[in-house]
Amino acid sequence: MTAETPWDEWDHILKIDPDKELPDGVTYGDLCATGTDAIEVGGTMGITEEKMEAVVEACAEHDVPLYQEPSSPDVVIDNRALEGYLIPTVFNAGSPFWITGAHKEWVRIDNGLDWDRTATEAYIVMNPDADVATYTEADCDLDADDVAAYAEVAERMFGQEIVYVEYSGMLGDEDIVEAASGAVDDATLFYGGGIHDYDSAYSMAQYADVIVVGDLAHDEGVDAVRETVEAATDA
Ligand SMILES: CC(C)=CCC/C(C)=C/CC/C(C)=C/CC/C(C)=C/COP(=O)(O)OP(=O)(O)O
Ligand SMILES: O=P(O)(O)OC[C@@H](O)CO
Ligand SMILES: [Mg+2]
Repeated sequence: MTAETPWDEWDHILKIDPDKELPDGVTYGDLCATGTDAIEVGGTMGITEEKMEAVVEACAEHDVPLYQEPSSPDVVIDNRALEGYLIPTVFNAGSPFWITGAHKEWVRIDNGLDWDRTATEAYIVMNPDADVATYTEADCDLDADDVAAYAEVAERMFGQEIVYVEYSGMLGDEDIVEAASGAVDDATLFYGGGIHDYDSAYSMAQYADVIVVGDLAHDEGVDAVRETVEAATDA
């Protein structure tokens, strides 16, 4: 990456889903100006290169680092406005496709992959009702010690730069996030899912290095997102 591990300095990420609308009167520029440390562009369903490009272009002129988080190899875009690519691997996926298969395909079809701008995210998918759980056939029936063990394996055995406890669509269990936090050393712990106000943001930011806020931006807008930035900074 350009700076070595910029996420070491982050508290808050806003994840924008290119397949979802923004609330009336809200622009991508408004979302970039919420004080978030970075914008991650990604979603599970209905993602195309065109939708990805449109969001990246809309955010490009604003002063916030932009990352793409592709949900499959065919939606990776080549855009200089992107600081980099955060590439998921789902550690508790039911199919090896989401552990090494998609990655092998990406490297096979993409000539001249930009490794300097590519970083790894070890996902542990925890909400069985989320699209991402269905999509990857994830085994979400995990206790705190399972999650901690996955986090340690991700960092120590697979050299993952980021460990991502993903509750997409629901607020997670604090004890689980705390356990993951105790299991990683050098890796940066991301938490995402169900953050909707100051208190929910604070509760997860106590344990996670970085909290990720997604649907709130699409459902509520900028004031609600700003509250979560404030909590992430305070925690
Ligand atoms: C190797 C490459 C380039 C891609 C493969 C990457 C992998 C393993 C993707 C698996 C799925 C995944 C972790 C996608 C990341 C984005 C994500 C989790 C979005 C949030 O998903 P949901 O909230 O469930 O879905 P929607 O909000 O889109 O309904
Ligand atoms: O949309 P929410 O529930 O905020 O989840 C954020 C993010 O972790 C999704 O990948
Ligand atoms: Mg979502």
